[in-house]
Amino acid sequence: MPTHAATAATAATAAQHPTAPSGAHAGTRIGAAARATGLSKVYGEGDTRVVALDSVSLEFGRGRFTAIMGPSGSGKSTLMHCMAGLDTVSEGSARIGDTELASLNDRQLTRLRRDQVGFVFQAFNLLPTLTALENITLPMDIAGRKPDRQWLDTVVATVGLSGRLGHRPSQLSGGQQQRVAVARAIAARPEIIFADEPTGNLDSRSGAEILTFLRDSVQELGQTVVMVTHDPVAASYADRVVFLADGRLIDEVYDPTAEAVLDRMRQFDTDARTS
Ligand SMILES: Nc1ncnc2c1ncn2[C@@H]1O[C@H](COP(=O)(O)OP(=O)(O)OP(=O)(O)O)[C@@H](O)[C@H]1O
Repeated sequence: MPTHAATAATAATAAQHPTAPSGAHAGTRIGAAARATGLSKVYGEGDTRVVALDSVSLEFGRGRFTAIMGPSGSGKSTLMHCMAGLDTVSEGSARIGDTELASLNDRQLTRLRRDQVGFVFQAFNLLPTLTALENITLPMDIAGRKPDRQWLDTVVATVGLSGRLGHRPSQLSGGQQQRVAVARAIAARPEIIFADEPTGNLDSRSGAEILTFLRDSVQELGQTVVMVTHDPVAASYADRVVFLADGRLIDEVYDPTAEAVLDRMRQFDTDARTS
């Protein structure tokens, strides 16, 4: 099985070179923002047993933009949920910074998700009765933290929302609503942002804007972003693309172009059909 032979080698390489190679970005920080080691996730048992993740080891470099790709059911969302502390792991380890998620109780996990993790989902998940600004600062308000005004101004300017802060979600386009969601994720300065198909509900122009903002947040603000996507064009905004198949890490591409990602996906299809 050539695919799985490649898996072990690739996983080892990925673990050893979390931030390699690529040019230096202005905001690049050293080390891993999150790390999976021998991470397995099994759902159900007996006839309904599904191995969603099968001993995945990889690092998400700090100040980097990583895309996770793979066919439907390959384990992308499961990996993201385990790494974000939204789901438990069956075996192995998931860390945010130096924190082993399995070592935390429910309260500690809730606090870690609130303080260290930002989320951007396909559905924008904004509160309709709040203004854009109130939505952006809501997580900090809940945490009892005072937003850093200067940082907030920087984030709002980066995502191009300066003229829209008093608007409610219903008064904003889909692209603008997703910008609010991105600003909300960045504003709290989390250790890592997980974005699950953030452009799935957007037209291609609004999608390109969101991807540009995510990339700017990495390059200019030093943010760490991990994004699940099916779209090779979306993946090309990342510094690195990792590919999952059958719950395993099978390959990765640094400094991807959409063509290179598409080629790789075609190759996996061919391998799967001929193996
Ligand atoms: N809560 C669950 N209970 C049982 N099986 C699950 C659960 N969540 C995911 N799975 C299974 O785990 C496997 C991986 O699912 P996952 O959602 O991570 O894949 P994915 O790559 O994100 O797929 P998609 O691209 O379609 O969203 C699939 O076989 C799925 O059916």
